[in-house]
Amino acid sequence: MDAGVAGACGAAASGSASVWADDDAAKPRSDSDDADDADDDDDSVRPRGAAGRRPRGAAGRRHPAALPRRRCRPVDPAALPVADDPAALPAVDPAALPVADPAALPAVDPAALPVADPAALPAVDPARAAGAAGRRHRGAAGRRPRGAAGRRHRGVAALPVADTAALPAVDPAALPVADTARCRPSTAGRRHRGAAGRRPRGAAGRRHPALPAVDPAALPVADTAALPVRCRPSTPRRCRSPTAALPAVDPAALPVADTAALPAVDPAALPVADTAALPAVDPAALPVADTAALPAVDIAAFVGGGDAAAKRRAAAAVDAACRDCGFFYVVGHGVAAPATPQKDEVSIARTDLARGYQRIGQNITQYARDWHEGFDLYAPVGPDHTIRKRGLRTLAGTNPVPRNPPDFAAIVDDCVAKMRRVGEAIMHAMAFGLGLDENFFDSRMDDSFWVMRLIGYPPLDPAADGVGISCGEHTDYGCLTILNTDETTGALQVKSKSGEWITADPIPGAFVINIGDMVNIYTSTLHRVIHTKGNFRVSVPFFFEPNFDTVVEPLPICVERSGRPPLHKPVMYGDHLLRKVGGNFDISSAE
Ligand SMILES: O=C(O)CCC(=O)C(=O)O
Ligand SMILES: [Fe+2]
Repeated sequence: MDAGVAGACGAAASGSASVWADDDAAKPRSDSDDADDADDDDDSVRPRGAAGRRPRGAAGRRHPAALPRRRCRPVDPAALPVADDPAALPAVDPAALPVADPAALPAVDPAALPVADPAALPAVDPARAAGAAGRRHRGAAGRRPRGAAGRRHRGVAALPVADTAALPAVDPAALPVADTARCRPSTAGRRHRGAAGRRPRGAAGRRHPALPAVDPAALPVADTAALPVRCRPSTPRRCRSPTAALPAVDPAALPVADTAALPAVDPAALPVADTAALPAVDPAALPVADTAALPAVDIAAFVGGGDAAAKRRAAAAVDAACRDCGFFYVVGHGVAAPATPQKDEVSIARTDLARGYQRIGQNITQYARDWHEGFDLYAPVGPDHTIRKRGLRTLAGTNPVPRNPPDFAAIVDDCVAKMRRVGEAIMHAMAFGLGLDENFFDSRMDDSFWVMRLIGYPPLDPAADGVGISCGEHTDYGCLTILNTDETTGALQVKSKSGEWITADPIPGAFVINIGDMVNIYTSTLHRVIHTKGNFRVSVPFFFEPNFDTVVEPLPICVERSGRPPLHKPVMYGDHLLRKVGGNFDISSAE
């Protein structure tokens, strides 16, 4: 046997999505849509030409003006005309070729050539020069020798170059030096590394071959310890905090929990309170108001085709009952004698994680075991159903059928058909009351993923073992619950808006109706069962639900009337149900 309940004594009030969307407004964006969008965005910011690390793009961006432009089209040697037979070409006598007579060239007086006056050159700040050169050379000589250096030198060769040998020797010590103490730590670090550290060869070698060699060690180096620390609190990553001031930590000396010494944890004992240990509840002492507080509504106009006036009256009554409490009786539902299946011996293997028999204590509400047993039936699932297509194991089985009574399946079918008709009639009244077409909800519930529970409550015996509650307080998480119970009174209790518990005792010929989380324009009302009378109470809630695939979201008309943005996000009913079912029973005790 297995555990599993859905739609019945279930999760706590959730206040999930409410009402129902128009078809066109209902389709939610899928994850994959989002993923596609993200990809698109990504592409738009990541230039494809950059090819990851972007050596070329970076160089191009940084020195666009310095880069030579290639004006000549590259020549494909293979495309040049080639003589068919080189041997057939006439032999050439090099001695016979005309040679230029150097004596005939005009003499050039070097003294007349313009020479730059070094004194007129602007003073150079070596700290900046070295920094700039360092950075540039890191690029040229370091990580990008071929691309950057190749391109840059091709261009430089065409530029006039001063004869550095003619420049006066520069005594670096005499040059003005930037006061590095004023540098910010981050930039100072970079600059000084470039100037004094790893790049002397690039700087001295390629650029200024005629300059005297500079002993990097002799260059003034800022005392970084004296640099002001200006890290902003919001960027602690940048801080070079004075870690030396922290006491050294010997990891081996850190206290380590001795896991072997930890007490073993029995998972089965974890989230579920031991109901036997709960304090005894004396229901007689609980403040419970009179059943008369719950309204009764006649829905005959929506069952037998009443006239417009009768429908208006019934719809207004349903609307008021839903607003005031969320719990009410319905009469005039057209179901003559609701069948209450008898309790019988059940020996049933579960076919999934939800359908079938559930022992006392296997259903969990509010982390406590409920004191009842149940038999759960769900809408059948055909081969094309979303549950099968999505491989949802929890609900993919078929309803088990007990041997007794022999006509069990037929009784269930009859009951389901009747309950669905009652559910549809109430939803028609509800739509009408909201000012919608009375069939507004039809397409969202014509394949209702209904649930029916057959529940047996042994009496709680506070005096004997202090067992707490028959079914913990909860809201139902679907659309409408149509409750058919035996004659036991005082068991089902409903929390009113003012916070008091009201008994919802059975009234002959009436069903108790309550609305679930999916009809959240109204109140999905908290209720519970505390059964202490001596009998074995039987109740059969029928949970009339939307189609599994129905996307439930605030009705535009309700959003409009509220004058606020919608409070709920769209949710597919089936997903909501699965979440609830998953948290609703004690798998550890399943058989
Ligand atoms: O047994 C009852 O009267 C109510 C049961 C119930 O609330 C439920 O199964 O959700
Ligand atoms: Fe319930």
